[in-house]
Amino acid sequence: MESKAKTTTPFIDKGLLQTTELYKYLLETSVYPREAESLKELRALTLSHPWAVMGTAPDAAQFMAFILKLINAKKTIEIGVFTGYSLLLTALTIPDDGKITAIDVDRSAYEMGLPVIEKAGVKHKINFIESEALPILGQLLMQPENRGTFDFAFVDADKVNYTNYHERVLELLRPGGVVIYDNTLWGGSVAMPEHLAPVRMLGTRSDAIEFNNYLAADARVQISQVPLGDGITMCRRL
Ligand SMILES: C[S@@+](CC[C@H](N)C(=O)[O-])C[C@H]1O[C@@H](n2cnc3c(N)ncnc32)[C@H](O)[C@@H]1O
Ligand SMILES: O=c1cc(-c2ccc(O)cc2)oc2c(O)c(O)ccc12
Repeated sequence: MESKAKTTTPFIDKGLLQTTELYKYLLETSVYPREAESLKELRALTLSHPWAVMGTAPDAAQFMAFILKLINAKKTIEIGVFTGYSLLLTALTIPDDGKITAIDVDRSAYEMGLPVIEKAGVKHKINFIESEALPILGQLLMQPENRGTFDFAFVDADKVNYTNYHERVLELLRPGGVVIYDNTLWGGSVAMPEHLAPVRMLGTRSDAIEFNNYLAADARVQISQVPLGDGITMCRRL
């Protein structure tokens, strides 16, 4: 049924972001002028990290802040912190008594951005946990007071585990709560024939394709895949 619809529905190409210039325009017109100074500072600092490319794209992050405000998010969880761009953005956006459980296996990258987070006066909202994410999610779920209580989650870690994260995060979210997944278009490779996709992208490409299909079939959530940054997918728990 699903695949029949895919092959028989006429395709009208209305894609907009077709050039680097257009992306630059979007960033320079609507994102950078509204980006907090502390976020600019963190982004600049991260450029000296060998994995700087992993930082969340500022346009996707700006959209995330929009959603955080829209749903009045107060209790959130982040899987994949790196130097803390999305973490700082969340901390700046939620109320002063809001709380973020932030998980990453790499404390050193978090510590690189920490002085900026401290200077911004939002560290008190953050509980950073240096760990693999799956066992921590398991521990959180063992405490009944956590189930169905989180307003928001951001998942931006090992793509191979996104399905595992989704199953656990859904149990942590309240009905109406939102989880956003980063990199769901993985540099556009999800829509490339396998033989044309760069070899280094193939592993995560298949993880992303599998995950996108999984979300599309998940009746527990409302979804929207948005072509900002590297592609983000928003899911609202029904
Ligand atoms: C793409 S980066 C996160 C970027 C971050 N959201 C930002 O705004 O800069 C991915 C992070 O996930 C972490 N990571 C990878 N596998 C993980 C796992 N199994 N559990 C927890 N963290 C993991 C990495 O250490 C890395 O810092
Ligand atoms: O180039 C990357 C790599 C990752 C990545 C690889 C392996 C992991 O266990 C976690 C993350 O993530 C990225 C990312 O989130 C991004 O926005 C751009 C590039 C990369």
